[in-house]
Amino acid sequence: MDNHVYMALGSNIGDRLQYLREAVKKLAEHEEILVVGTSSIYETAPVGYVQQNKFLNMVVHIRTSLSPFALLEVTQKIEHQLGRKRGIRWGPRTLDLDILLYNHENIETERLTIPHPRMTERAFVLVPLFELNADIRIPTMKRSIALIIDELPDKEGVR
Ligand SMILES: Nc1nc2nc(S)n(CCO)c2c(=O)[nH]1
Repeated sequence: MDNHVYMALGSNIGDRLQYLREAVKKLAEHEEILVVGTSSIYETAPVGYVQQNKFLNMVVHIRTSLSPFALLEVTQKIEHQLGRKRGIRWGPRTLDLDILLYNHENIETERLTIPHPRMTERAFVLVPLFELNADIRIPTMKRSIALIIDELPDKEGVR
């Protein structure tokens, strides 16, 4: 259980709060995952494909003995169980479960890129992450999270 992982959760369809709660519960129920921290839940303006409902977003800090790819399998299974239909790529979804950081590793493959490639452009990810760990360093970034957030266009949309 000595791998530290930060994950972003988001939902903008149906009972968004229930989807987030169930996703965290399923992570906590996995015998190789320990949920050690959860951020507040933020209502956020949609970024990317803007013709859709507002999201609820949060970040979860877990410790796990799973490898990055084994963890990816678990997250995809939870997304599927909670009804994720892979419709339009940037479209609405019952639940999104993204791996943001896995220790301080850089992983670049077809199936999995860590740190999450778009996390540094997303206040809906960085604001909850900052709440959980203000000092965390993003391997690909030199500046602190606080400085990165300050320059983000969507920072006003995260409450
Ligand atoms: N505010 C907000 N906008 C988003 N656009 C996409 S795509 N997503 C899904 C995350 O990849 C989100 C999201 O979770 N929150």
